[in-house]
Amino acid sequence: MPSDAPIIAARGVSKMYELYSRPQDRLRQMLFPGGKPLYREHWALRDVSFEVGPGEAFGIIGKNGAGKSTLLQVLAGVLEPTAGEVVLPERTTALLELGSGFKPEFTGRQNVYVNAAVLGIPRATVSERLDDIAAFADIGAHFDQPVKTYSSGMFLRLAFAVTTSLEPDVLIIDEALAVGDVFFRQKCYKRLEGLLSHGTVVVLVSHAMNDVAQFCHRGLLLERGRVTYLGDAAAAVKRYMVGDGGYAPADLGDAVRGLDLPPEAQADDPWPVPEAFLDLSTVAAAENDWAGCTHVAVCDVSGQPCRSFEQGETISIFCRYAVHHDLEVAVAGVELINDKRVIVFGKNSLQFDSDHPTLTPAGSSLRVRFDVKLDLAPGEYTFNLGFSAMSHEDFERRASLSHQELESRNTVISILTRAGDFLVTFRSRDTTPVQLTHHGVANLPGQATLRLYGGDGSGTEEECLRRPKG
Ligand SMILES: Nc1ncnc2c1ncn2[C@@H]1O[C@H](COP(=O)(O)OP(=O)(O)OP(=O)(O)O)[C@@H](O)[C@H]1O
Repeated sequence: MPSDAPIIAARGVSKMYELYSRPQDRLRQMLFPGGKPLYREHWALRDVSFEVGPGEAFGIIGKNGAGKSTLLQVLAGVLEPTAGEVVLPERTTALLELGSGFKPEFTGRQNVYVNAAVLGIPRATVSERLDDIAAFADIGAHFDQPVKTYSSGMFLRLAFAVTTSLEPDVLIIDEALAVGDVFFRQKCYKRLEGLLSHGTVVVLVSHAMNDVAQFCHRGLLLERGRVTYLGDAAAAVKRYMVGDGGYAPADLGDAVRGLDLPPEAQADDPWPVPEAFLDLSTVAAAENDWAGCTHVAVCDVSGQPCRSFEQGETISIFCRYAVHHDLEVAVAGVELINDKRVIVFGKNSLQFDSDHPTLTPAGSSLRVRFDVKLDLAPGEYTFNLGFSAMSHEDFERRASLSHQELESRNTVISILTRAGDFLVTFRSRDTTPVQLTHHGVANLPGQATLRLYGGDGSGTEEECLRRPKG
């Protein structure tokens, strides 16, 4: 099979549920199938098509009731679509309901063999991999106890270890990883990366948006059963967030009309030369109709176009938004992402404690400048830009609101995913105290204290106790 041939192909998949207002109507419909429909049609999926290639991590996201579980069940072969078809390889496994394939009376070890047999994996192959499975699950003596005694975390560990050790062609994961603790989740994602590199397709449904944006290559956004976005996973996540939030602009009437804003043509703040602005035509923008990003430029602190910075230098990102709707307080944010798709820094104008205009009328334009000291590991970075709005009242009491409250009162208006890129290089000019300022993704404030004492060098008794044994 050529490497770019799709492994999964969903073509025009639709799923209709028959909703009956009375249980007896369902029975009557079964008895007289040709009669007048006694049900209301409810389309959980409408004309969903996509393809996934080998080694691809594919995220499916959407709000509650969007159709994610229905789509996964169709992919896993548990549900028959009303229309359309799904083509999948035989060795497809699904972690839909954790450990649902497990026999409660059997031990973990016995269940490994049962699971493998269901997948058609020879007993000898399982025996070879048993140590690996037990080591990954890391549930100690519980491996030889009946699984009915397991906690949900142990179920997940064993189910994940079995499923991934058997190297399926397609692995479908539905929220399963949400159960695990952070160390186990890291371990799981590492193992999934390994499977991807061998060509396994991973389909992931999760409400953990950071996981989808970081782990998945592409994402599919479902809204009321229909595909509203199919493409870059981070862009799918951003699109999902737009329009979300509790801020609905009030009628600001005379308050905004009475504003006397200086014309943009007479702006006296530093603004880059026209050549500095990036081509945004290919940038994935998710925006509602309240405002739109029109300009983005990457510059050095003097406002000159620049894409390469030495570690520790400051980047200046300029952007401009055209406001189409009367808004109260506009909030702008930036995120820097490394080549591993990790957000290494993200901060909005509230967190920067910037001065915010209290009213943002339709027809105005908002210029934003972010200055960020690049205390980052050398490498390539991209950045996302976001714009949201909140009420003046919430803005005034922002310090007394919890992070969740603040987030839920802020409506996302515009997100540009990978709006631009830049490079962080090793320092060549100021190399004190040493050339590389730090290891790891970010430089954190801190200090190291070294003190030397006389003695035999064997350490105090207390220190010895703290040393790892063996
Ligand atoms: N067995 C069923 N009978 C009738 N309607 C159903 C059935 N299962 C799901 N639905 C409906 O189909 C739609 C899609 O449901 P689904 O569970 O696939 O959504 P979801 O995106 O997975 O939601 P969540 O994030 O809440 O799990 C919803 O409107 C739901 O009420």
